Amino acid sequence: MSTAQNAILAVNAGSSSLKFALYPQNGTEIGAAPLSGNIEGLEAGGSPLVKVSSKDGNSTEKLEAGEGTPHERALSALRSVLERHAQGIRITAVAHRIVHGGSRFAASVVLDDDTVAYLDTLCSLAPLHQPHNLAGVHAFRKHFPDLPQIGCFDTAFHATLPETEYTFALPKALRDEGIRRYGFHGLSYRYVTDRLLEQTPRAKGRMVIAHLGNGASVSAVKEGKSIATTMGFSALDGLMMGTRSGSTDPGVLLHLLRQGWSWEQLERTLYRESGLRGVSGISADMRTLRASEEPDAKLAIGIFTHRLLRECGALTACLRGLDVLAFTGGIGEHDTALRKEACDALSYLGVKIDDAANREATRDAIMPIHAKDSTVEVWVVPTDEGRVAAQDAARLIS
Ligand SMILES: Nc1ncnc2c1ncn2[C@@H]1O[C@H](COP(=O)(O)OP(=O)(O)O)[C@@H](O)[C@H]1O
Ligand SMILES: CC(=O)OP(=O)(O)O
Ligand SMILES: [Mg+2]
Repeated sequence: MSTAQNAILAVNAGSSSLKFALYPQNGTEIGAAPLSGNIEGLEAGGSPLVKVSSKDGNSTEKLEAGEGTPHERALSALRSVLERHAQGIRITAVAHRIVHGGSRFAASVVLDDDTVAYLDTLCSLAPLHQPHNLAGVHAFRKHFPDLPQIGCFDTAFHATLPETEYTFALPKALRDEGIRRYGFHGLSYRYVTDRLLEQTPRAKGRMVIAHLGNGASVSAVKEGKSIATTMGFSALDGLMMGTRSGSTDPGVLLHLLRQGWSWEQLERTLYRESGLRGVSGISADMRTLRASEEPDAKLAIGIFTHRLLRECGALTACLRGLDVLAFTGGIGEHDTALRKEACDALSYLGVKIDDAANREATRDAIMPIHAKDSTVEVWVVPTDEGRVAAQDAARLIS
């Protein structure tokens, strides 16, 4: 990078990690990030590591012990990374991924005391994310008081959901309190939608996009707009996830409450002790489960795949047909076996993949994997949520 290059710092502060990337900025234009990384192991009792990927290569080092909250210490570590790897760069704004924008934000905003206070009221709707996202915002506002801090919301992309999709069949009094479906992973869906629109004219039609990471959801995107999605009021709905249950009959929760379970117990079980981890009893990490011969590891993968297929069918029905199927997120981008099984099972929709292309598509590049005679295009798209956040920040400060 040349001297005095402007750049936007994109931050994704989660419960156990702080991901960052520095995007060169020229007015409203955003370049490829020459510096990115992850400070992981920030949970209580974790052993924090600072992983950096820069033009000088990759490095991993331990986070030094020190004063302050884990996010403040991670921020100090990030400052030292920036001092070492980003000399001559002027940071113009910090773009924060924030999962919940509630009913107030359908687009990214400049964060101030009032907006942060509102976002704070949404913490119980996304306990795994929102408090940590906001801890990141507080730490950055304290240490960089002169920089604009921008909030970029996972819910915003789903502002186009039709009323019949976002409304629960609940009494009006509850609906009036903002109890509705919001949808999440919106920065990722926007990124994937934009990339596919550049690649294929069929992306203007009916797309099912599966974001399969630690959190997982699937969305139906029609003419570039979200019309249905599997996550709802919270990031707990829909697919099975790493540690989250996904959709569970609310009758189960009522049963447990009657048995004397507290809301804290329920919250911990549903958000942290379920999903791949809960079913397998081994790990929340798909790679570990793939490598295991244990029957419960196979069951966990089986349920994950089954629920994905179920939702793909439901979303295709909402779209009245399918033109493009896309995979993204850590599992969607790398798990060849999952893509193969899912696509074979979706052959009734006209989906047919090219096995060689499917095996090739783990190289961190956007790639089509459908066979020539497939009536549905199938793509693997490495997501970049930070880039969408940085783009919005560039637009807001320009
Ligand atoms: N090669 C791989 N095969 C299967 N799963 C993978 C592979 N690489 C990463 N994953 C899975 O991706 C998931 C993490 O996804 P990611 O999108 O990175 O998470 P996050 O939501 O934290 O950003 C984990 O379950 C991990 O096992
Ligand atoms: C909204 C959500 O589930 O996010 P993540 O996949 O980062 O956990
Ligand atoms: Mg993710």
